[in-house]
Amino acid sequence: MAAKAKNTYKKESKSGTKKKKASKSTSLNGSGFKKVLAFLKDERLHKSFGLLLILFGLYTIIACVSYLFTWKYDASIIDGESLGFVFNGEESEIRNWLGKLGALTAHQFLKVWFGIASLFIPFYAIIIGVRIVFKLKLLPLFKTVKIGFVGMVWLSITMAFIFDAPRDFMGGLFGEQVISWVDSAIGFVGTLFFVLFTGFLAVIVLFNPSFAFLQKWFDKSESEFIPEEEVEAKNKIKEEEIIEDQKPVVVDLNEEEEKEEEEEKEEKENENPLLELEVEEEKEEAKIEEKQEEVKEESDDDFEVTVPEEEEMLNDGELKDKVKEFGEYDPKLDLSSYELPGLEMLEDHGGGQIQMNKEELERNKNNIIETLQNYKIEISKIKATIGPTVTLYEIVPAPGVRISKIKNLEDDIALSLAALGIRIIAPMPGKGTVGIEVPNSNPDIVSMRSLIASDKFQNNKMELPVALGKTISNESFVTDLTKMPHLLMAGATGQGKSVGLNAILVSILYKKHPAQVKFVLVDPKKVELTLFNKIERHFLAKLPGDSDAIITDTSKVVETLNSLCVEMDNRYELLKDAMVRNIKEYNQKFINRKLNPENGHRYLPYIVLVIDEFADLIMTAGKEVETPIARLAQLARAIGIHLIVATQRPSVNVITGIIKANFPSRIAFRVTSKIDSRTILDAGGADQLIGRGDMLFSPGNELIRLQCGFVDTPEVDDITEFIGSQRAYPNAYELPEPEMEGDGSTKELDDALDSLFEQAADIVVNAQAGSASNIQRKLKIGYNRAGRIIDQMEATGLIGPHKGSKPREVLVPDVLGLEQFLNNLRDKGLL
Ligand SMILES: Nc1ncnc2c1ncn2[C@@H]1O[C@H](COP(=O)(O)OP(=O)(O)OP(=O)(O)O)[C@@H](O)[C@H]1O
Repeated sequence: MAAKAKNTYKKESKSGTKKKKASKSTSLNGSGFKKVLAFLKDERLHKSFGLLLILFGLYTIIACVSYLFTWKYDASIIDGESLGFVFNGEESEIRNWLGKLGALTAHQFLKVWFGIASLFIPFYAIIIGVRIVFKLKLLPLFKTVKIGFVGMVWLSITMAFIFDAPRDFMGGLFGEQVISWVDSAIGFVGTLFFVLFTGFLAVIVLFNPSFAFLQKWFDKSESEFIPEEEVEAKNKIKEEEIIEDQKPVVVDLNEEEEKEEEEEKEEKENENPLLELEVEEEKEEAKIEEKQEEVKEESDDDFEVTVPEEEEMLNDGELKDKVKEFGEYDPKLDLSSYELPGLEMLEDHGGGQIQMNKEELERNKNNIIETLQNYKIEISKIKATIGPTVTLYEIVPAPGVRISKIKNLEDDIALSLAALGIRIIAPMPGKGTVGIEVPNSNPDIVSMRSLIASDKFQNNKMELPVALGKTISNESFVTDLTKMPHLLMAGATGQGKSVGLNAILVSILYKKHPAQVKFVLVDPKKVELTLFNKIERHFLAKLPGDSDAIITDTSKVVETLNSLCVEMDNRYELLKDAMVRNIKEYNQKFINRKLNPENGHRYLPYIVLVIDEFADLIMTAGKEVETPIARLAQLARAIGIHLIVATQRPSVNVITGIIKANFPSRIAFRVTSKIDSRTILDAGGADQLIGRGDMLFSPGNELIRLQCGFVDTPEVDDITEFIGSQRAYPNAYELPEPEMEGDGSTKELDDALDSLFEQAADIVVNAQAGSASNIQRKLKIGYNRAGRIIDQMEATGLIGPHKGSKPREVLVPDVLGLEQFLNNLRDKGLL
């Protein structure tokens, strides 16, 4: 019977109309409890409580400050009094600015408790109050309590040590008692040491400071080892500036009761899973210990049982000692003082808070339900998730409704909502619902600042983290460029491509040291990426002998791409030589000093090639750019070259099959037609976007709608200015010379030798390395000419053939030999 009744109740509560009857049948106790729960959850109660805390904090602080001036008059009157004294209605000579209550409160805090250190309590009350009322996180709560509490105890003791009576309100009764107790035990000097020691202990426990600088003082001879903290690029973003993602605002548009149940469920789910894990680990450890003890107890004298001890692990300090012993290579050492840009260079464009317009939500919901009902489609549930630019309405159709029927109503729903860019996702992957995305009437701008400050961006272990934007549930979306591994971006003009490119570049600049990544920037429009010129000697790579680091000329693009192909081949040679599979392993090996720089090994920075206006390039250079791009895209992921290619026109003659096949990650901003959307994403949808940074990201197999982070030109200007003003490398990162036709085989000498041949030969023999870039630098000539001279040297037999990453072998050992060699050439009439 009971089960049956329960069943009926369940059904009725779902059907909504009969819910009142059902609630009557539930026990009084249950509803009473719910009321109390609802009261406790009421936001007004929270706000009132918060306000009370702020008031208490301010009142106490003012009372205490006043006490510092008026204690002479008040202390004797108030001493030993209780609350009754405050409300006895009699006149008194109290001078505290806040009257008797103020004097009593201050007396309690300052004299009886911890002295002026007690002020931490009202201060903390204000922080909590502000957090509750204004939702403002002034300081991290837990950390502040920890530091505040320890600080309060220590300050109370120290103040009591410094100030004797009658100013004993500086340390409070607590401090006074501790000091008199310690003093009686170990005397004055002992107490002084006690105070200093406890202060030192508190600093160590709370902040765990590094004493590496001491080590450096004492240990100058071992200058090779510099602890990691010191050479890390300094991140200026403080812990308290990092913001956790706002929880997605999900509104269940069904009845309220269901909402409450779900909230409770969510709360349970949200309980920290890590905590559970830790508890489980502790339990397991305890079990193992128990077992070991049991075995020991059970064993008698002649039967010895040995339980093998766990293998000893090195702790952090010991590991560092090991590194110290061998000396780790640090790629950042050249620019060890480099500082990452700070958050203040980025602006807050939007409010950062989603504005939920209840009327709009309700109106849209009703319109959706009505439109569907007009076509005889019943739905059993509807809920909304509010994102920065669009709101996702998820509906669960009644059983028997065909999904394709809803999909076909896209235009009708758009009409009924009178909104552009409705996108229907039927079904939502992995959710069993149908999604209808409706643009918000007041879209919010997602500032790059909020993305950079997000916990997801700051605390990740990605190689090249890129904060692209915010998802429909308002979560920051951060992804790793090395995992993409190449990115194709398309979108009609003015829809946010350039901003998107800047967002990607800025993300990397906010996380990486100049030693770790280099950019090759191709900008046929000549205006979009010019700001990055300022960071040429920090972050840009260019062809040897080129004056501009940002490539705007198509012919130069071909050379650069070919040069990158050479760099790729060189890097593969290095990887092969080091017997590793990718750049990460290679660099790790190099850092651990397992690779010899004399064999051509070096720390390899990631290279990010950015091409804006790809269509323009394909139109002018065609196959010449397509082939190296396809080659790089196919092969370059393992050696750390990643491509980002942006285009306005995603037509098939620009994004050819071969390019498309090698760019699994794609971003589509708004495009003008469904065909364009198909070309870029292999699916429709990009034509339904609303522009201004609204985009679809496809990392390969799914489509994620994002609102791209917005970073304005002045912000990029500030960031590049900040980086550019820091100490830099002498030159931009030099790419290898592009391969000349016929390179690698013995050359025929068809021209007369270059007029600079003798000087170049001198340089090569002196350096005992046949490198064109060296000749170029020393003789100040272009790479074409230097390349030609190298060819001539090979043809005349001065140097050996091309050997991948290693410099060519010089076949003449010294200056004397060179003199002879040149004489020979003169005899042959070549010089
Ligand atoms: N993420 C964004 N959030 C808000 N507004 C944006 C966003 N991205 C772009 N916009 C707006 O759109 C304008 C055009 O953007 P952008 O210059 O990036 O377009 P584009 O696609 O590069 O155009 P073109 O191809 O002509 O260079 C910007 O000036 C800005 O006002």
